Amino acid sequence: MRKFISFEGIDGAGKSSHIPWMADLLRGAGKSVVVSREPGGTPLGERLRAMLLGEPMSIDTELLLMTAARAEHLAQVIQPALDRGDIVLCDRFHDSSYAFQGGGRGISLDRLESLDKWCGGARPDLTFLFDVPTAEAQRRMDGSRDQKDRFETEAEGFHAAVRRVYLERAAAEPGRVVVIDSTQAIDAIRAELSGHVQKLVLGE
Ligand SMILES: Nc1ncnc2c1ncn2[C@@H]1O[C@H](COP(=O)(O)OP(=O)(O)O)[C@@H](O)[C@H]1O
Ligand SMILES: Cc1cn([C@H]2C[C@H](O)[C@@H](COP(=O)(O)OP(=O)(O)O)O2)c(=O)[nH]c1=O
Repeated sequence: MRKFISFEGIDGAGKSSHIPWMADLLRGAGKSVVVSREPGGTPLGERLRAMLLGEPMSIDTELLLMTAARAEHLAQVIQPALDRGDIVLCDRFHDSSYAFQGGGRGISLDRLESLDKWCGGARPDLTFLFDVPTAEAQRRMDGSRDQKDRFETEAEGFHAAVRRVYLERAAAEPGRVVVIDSTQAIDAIRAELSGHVQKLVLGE
């Protein structure tokens, strides 16, 4: 049974509303579920999140703070929850660093991998990648955000590079990453997610 599940995608892909929905689905099946997010998920991590989304900083500082928030999140929330036997639904995890700091910012794979190892190389058992073209994500953000953060205001080329890395990672790890066509209507996406949950989370 897959217990550590992450949700990924470019900004505006439409992943967020599916997370509380999936938590309800799993709780309805009698499971204990912890819902969390990155950057964030702990009091310190939420303070780091506010800095990361709001304050200008060098790209190395950005990666180091994302990693620091992840180390704290793993130690305080994710590992204890998995040790208790809970299911963890995490809004973004390590793939976000490869996609945003690697693809978007251009940080080398070597550097990303060494920091990843520093965090113990923790890996979700299952990742849902919500994929949409950047123009559609932009339209969705324009329609839903009063204020855009430091990542959401990046140029189209940044988001295109982030999307490219996500899709490369999904192609390299098909057993872990399930790509969801997020241009579909929300109900159709949920029907698809529900099938994956029955098979991969409740059925294994
Ligand atoms: N499948 C969909 N079709 C149309 N609009 C969607 C879809 N999924 C989400 N949206 C809308 O797009 C906007 C951004 O969605 P959100 O879940 O906040 O994206 P993300 O968390 O991936 O950045 C919201 O207004 C949301 O209602
Ligand atoms: C976890 C993580 C997030 N991010 C970025 C991606 C998002 O733009 C931002 C916050 O993610 P998110 O919670 O999806 O933003 P929102 O609530 O506005 O939908 O942090 C990274 O750049 N690297 C990372 O490792």
